[in-house]
Amino acid sequence: MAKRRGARSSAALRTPLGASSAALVLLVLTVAVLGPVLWRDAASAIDTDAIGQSASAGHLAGTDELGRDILSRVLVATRLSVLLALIAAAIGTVTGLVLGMLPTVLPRPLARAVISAVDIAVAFPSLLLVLSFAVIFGVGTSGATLAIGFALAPQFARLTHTLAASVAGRDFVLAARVSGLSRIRLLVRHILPNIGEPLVVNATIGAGSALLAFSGLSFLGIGVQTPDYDWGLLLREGLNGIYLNPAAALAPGAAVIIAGLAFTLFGETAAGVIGLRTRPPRPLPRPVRKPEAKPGTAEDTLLVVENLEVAFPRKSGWTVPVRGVSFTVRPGEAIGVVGESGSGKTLTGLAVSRLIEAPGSVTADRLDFTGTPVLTTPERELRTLLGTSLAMVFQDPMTSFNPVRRIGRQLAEVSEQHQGLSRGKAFSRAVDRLRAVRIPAAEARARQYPHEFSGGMRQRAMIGMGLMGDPKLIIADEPTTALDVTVQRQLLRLLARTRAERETAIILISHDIAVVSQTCERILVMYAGRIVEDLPIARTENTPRHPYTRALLATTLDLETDRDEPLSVIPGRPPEPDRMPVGCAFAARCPLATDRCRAEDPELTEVAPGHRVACWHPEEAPPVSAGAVSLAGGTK
Ligand SMILES: Nc1ncnc2c1ncn2[C@@H]1O[C@H](COP(=O)(O)OP(=O)(O)OP(=O)(O)O)[C@@H](O)[C@H]1O
Repeated sequence: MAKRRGARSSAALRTPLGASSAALVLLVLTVAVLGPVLWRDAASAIDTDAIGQSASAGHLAGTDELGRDILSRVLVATRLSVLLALIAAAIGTVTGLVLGMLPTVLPRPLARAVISAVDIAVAFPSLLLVLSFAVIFGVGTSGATLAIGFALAPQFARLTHTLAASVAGRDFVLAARVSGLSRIRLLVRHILPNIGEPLVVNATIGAGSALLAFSGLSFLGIGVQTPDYDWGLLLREGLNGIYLNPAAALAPGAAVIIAGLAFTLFGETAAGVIGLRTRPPRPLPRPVRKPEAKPGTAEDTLLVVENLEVAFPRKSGWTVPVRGVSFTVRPGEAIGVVGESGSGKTLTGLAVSRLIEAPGSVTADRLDFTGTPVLTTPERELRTLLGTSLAMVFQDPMTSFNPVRRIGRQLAEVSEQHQGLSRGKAFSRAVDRLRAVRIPAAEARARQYPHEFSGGMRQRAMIGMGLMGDPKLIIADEPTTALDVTVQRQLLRLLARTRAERETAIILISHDIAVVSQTCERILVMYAGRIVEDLPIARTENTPRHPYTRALLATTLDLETDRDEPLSVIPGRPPEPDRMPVGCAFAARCPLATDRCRAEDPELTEVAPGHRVACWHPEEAPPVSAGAVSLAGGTK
């Protein structure tokens, strides 16, 4: 990644824009450093014989009312002008960073207040903001520096918040949250390092704006005060005699433009290199509904989910992609959740781990994990429970780990946090767990970054991360989708072995019913946000009853499938969550649908011990077509 970025940087610097902005920044910084050393004497030498002269060979930009060389003064003023701009940009950056990060760590109402305040400040014209702050902080260099710094802060805060919010939803942050990391640690270890680059780029652009704003304030007489001088002050002095000597105003004016352009273009070039949009999108609206939950009691079940709903606000109301899902998981049980894309599988897994973020809303009559009500337990308490007892493995092995931290350290973090292990001991445990998930040369691998791992190894390392605690449940969301078939099998075997050795329950989410049937004892079939069939597959007498389950099976390819026959597909598409039909959601695609199906939604009812189906015609389901995989494990 570093190599690719290096190549992109050198390519960017070879473009006319990149080369000229880098050359300009270098020039401005060199003059800022050397200017006062080389030209201070000439800039301060009063010559009463040369008062108010226009440009000549001896004085290229003429002289001022004391006969001092204006060009020398412009060159000397570079240091103060650039320095003040950089200080103001630093104040703006730090203040903006703090304001932008606050919503990530504050409780929701306070976070909303901060976001609203930042939004209002961003909407306020920045020049007016500078002038208002200048009035508050007073005339002079320090007042102007603070004024410009604070006026820059809202833009920076907005960018920081937007970037942090975009990273906060990534898999590795979700995994770190499940592992129980506190919000502050999440911020410092996982979010900030991943948004650092765009922030630095924006700070560079901010320096250019600060320079222009400073010159403006000094020009108006509320910035730098004599005997000090910056470009703005020189511009103001030069403007007084512009008809006699235009160069006196042009020289500082040109300096402001060149330096302002230098910083802004350099920032834009850097933004191009890392692919940053300098105009951030507006942040998402905040949640509008609170979840309700009833407390549950500990039983011989590990997870109890009753009437789970996940909803998101839309302009026209709420859309409910998960509707009344109920199931239980016993200790050590392996459950598969299958269904077409958009059926609500992932949201169900995220809701169980309390990872649905605002504005999403999760409600349930009961959602208990190891007897603890997930929705009502305070976050701090739940964090420890989930951090040690629940592990998540996500679909995309590329995004499962923080790209800027070594694998071993990411694993070790869990034990440092929850088991109070020292850095060294936690790292040894991480190496041990990597070994347990069959990572070769685990010690050396633990010191590597995620991009140095193959996809399959990353997924195994993710399971290893889950094993740092004592997981009672692993939720694996499409863990094999991005892997080739051989690696897929290895991973499924690893999950099965982990389960056998540690009695860990597994929820395996997949769109592939064949994958699930190899690993699980029970399958939950989801359609349009509901469970339509809960099918124990360990017992061969239980054949699928719901037409949707049977249709899913009929679309599964295996070695025995006749390749000359057209591939079986389920006609039509599932309904959108916000356009749910009356009656059974599958009716429009179901060969058995009757008027009753189109009018009434069937309940999930038990048709055999442990076998539940939500269908009005469960007995009439047609036989599975040729080529399907039997749920007992083999091929038909
Ligand atoms: N943050 C969100 N806001 C609004 N709707 C959402 C949000 N997240 C998911 N959805 C919707 O909820 C539905 C279910 O999503 P979910 O990701 O659970 O499906 P899935 O069954 O896991 O699908 P896939 O196999 O494609 O991952 C989808 O229609 C999706 O568009």
